[in-house]
Amino acid sequence: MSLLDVQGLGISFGGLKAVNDVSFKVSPGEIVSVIGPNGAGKTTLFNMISGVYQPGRGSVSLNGTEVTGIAPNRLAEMGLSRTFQNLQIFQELTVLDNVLAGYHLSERGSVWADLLSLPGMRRRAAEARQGARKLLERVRLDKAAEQVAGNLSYGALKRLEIARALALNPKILLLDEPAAGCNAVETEEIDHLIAELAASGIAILLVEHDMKLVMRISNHIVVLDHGEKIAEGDPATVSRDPAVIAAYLGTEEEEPAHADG
Ligand SMILES: Nc1ncnc2c1ncn2[C@@H]1O[C@H](COP(=O)(O)OP(=O)(O)OP(=O)(O)O)[C@@H](O)[C@H]1O
Repeated sequence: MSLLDVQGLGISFGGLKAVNDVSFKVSPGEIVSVIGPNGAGKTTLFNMISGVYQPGRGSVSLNGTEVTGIAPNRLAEMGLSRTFQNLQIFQELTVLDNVLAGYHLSERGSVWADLLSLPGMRRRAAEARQGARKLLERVRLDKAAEQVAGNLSYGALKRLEIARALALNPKILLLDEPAAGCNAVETEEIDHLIAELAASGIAILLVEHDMKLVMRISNHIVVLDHGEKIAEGDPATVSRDPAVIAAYLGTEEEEPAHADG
């Protein structure tokens, strides 16, 4: 059984079918990328899968349970976490506290309330701090734990955003342009991190404009154009697909790189 099963998903804004009848599946440990020219519907699709938008049509199932339109914090508790294109980092908090904020997204109160209340709560807060430090090790930010997040490089902030999304121990992670704005070295760090997360069994659903990154790390690629799925398959198949090449040639964007080139 697939971990994520998207069936016939669609939504319209006014008369515009932003996403129309899109279906695909993601298995544990698999890296699936959604690509397509600007305005193809990638972010809208992500927003429907992660509960930010209520789909107009179709269904989303997580581990066999239908979760269509369920609120993002509830989905996070059920094992689906996401990052956003625009960083959702608290710049003035420390790196560690930003990850702790991820633990408390789905709970009432805050870590500060926990620290000041009952012993059981205090123990829970201590466990959360320990967990947060482990996550920072995983994204190679453990040495920066006590730094103010605003002082981090852009690539480090992107990894911090991923650490935050990992706080609730997701089974599937949706990454919206994790390498956007990153230089070549930072992109490579993100590349390694995504591969490591997938190797640990987490399913990855990725929207990314960096075609070299997509072609390098994806097991499966879903291509959207004008809201429709026009192709899907492994990187080599997709990069040779005439419909995909035509969709990219019609735009200013980088063409899909050939997976074997
Ligand atoms: N909230 C909204 N209201 C109206 N139209 C919207 C809304 N969100 C997206 N759209 C439209 O839906 C279409 C798909 O947009 P979307 O942002 O999902 O594309 P995208 O593939 O993520 O593009 P990009 O690569 O530029 O991020 C576009 O025509 C966009 O203008």
